Amino acid sequence: MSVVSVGGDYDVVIEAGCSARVADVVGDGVQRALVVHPDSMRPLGDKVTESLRDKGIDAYAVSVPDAEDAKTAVVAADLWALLGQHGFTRSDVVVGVGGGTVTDLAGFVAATWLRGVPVVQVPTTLLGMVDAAVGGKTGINTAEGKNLVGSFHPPRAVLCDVDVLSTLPRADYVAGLAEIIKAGFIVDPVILDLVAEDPEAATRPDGPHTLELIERAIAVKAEVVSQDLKESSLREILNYGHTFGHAIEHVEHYRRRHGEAVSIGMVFAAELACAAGVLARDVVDRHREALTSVGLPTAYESGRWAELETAMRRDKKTRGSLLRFVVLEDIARPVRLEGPTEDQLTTAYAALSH
Ligand SMILES: NC(=O)c1ccc[n+]([C@@H]2O[C@H](COP(=O)([O-])OP(=O)(O)OC[C@H]3O[C@@H](n4cnc5c(N)ncnc54)[C@H](O)[C@@H]3O)[C@@H](O)[C@H]2O)c1
Ligand SMILES: O=C(O)C(=O)C[C@@H](O)[C@H](O)[C@H](O)COP(=O)(O)O
Ligand SMILES: [Zn+2]
Repeated sequence: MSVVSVGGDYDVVIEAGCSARVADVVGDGVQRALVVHPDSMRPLGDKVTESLRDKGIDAYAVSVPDAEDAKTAVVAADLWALLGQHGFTRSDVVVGVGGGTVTDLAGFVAATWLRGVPVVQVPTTLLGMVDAAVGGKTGINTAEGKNLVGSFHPPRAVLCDVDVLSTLPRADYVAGLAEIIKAGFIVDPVILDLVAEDPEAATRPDGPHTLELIERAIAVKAEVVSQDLKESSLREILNYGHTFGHAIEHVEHYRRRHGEAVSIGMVFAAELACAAGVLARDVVDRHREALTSVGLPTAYESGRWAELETAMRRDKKTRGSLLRFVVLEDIARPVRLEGPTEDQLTTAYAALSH
């Protein structure tokens, strides 16, 4: 077992089988629990619910639509209705059992019910474990864009039961590697070395470095969010690749995985930094090598610039009419690039073309 403390406020437990211990981490005085899961994780959702009932807690399991279809105001309202009908108070708890979409939704519902009740996160995807369930960013999408409504609401605990990764489809596992590789580029280059050592092994939950990769990515996230929970400055580095990545997700109506979009977004950010004279070409190449080595996409179709740029303007980092990007000066040296020229932007976009 390993445990990463997030600024001394809560723990992220990484251990095979730890999802059986939810009742031990929900806290004292809990009488009711709402266990939120997608249909794909119904067996685990039911198991967690039973384990809470065994400890005398009135636990209710609720299945939500899969993937981004979970992150809507309609689904959130359905969950608020359940909490109301079952008389949830501020000493009760919401439990998210699923990928990043479910932990984002469960966290948001917990953040907003009675202006905030505790949430325990049980991420079941690689991406959920290394990123989404940690750090307290919660949210849902609106018709206008990704994660436009949300709140900062740190969890009471995060349980990463690495056993459950064995059922995760390979493409979803690989999508999670994008956020791990992101952590490598922005803070911890050892991650990049571990992936480069045996990229095929990195794509398997039973790979020799899987636990170390998970632990290192969580440690990066924990360190950053414990210094800047509300993203007033440092936390923006976790958004590396996301300005363009979220725009891709939006224009494709969420049919592409988040991790895949972030992968392309990181190459865009690297090309942009290169076009702006901030980043050397060999580091841009290193992005393509690392990401393609594990099967992540790095190219994007041409002819969609106008709609992508419109979507990027809704990014939370935008200030007034100024687009702002996280870029690298070098590996592990993230900086802000404010107001890149149209020429730099379109040069970066052209470099992504098939
Ligand atoms: N809050 C944050 O800080 C943060 C960070 C990163 C990403 N995110 C969000 O996370 C979301 C992406 O998360 P994701 O990649 O986990 O996608 P996801 O939640 O859609 O899960 C991917 C797929 O895997 C299935 N699944 C989940 N666990 C499984 C398992 N163990 N076995 C079999 N199938 C399983 C799900 O049903 C789904 O179809 C995006 O909405 C993104 O915006 C949030
Ligand atoms: O935790 C953060 O901060 C991140 O930016 C992590 C990202 O991987 C994640 O996708 C996050 O949800 C993006 O947030 P947003 O504020 O750009 O919507
Ligand atoms: Zn992300």
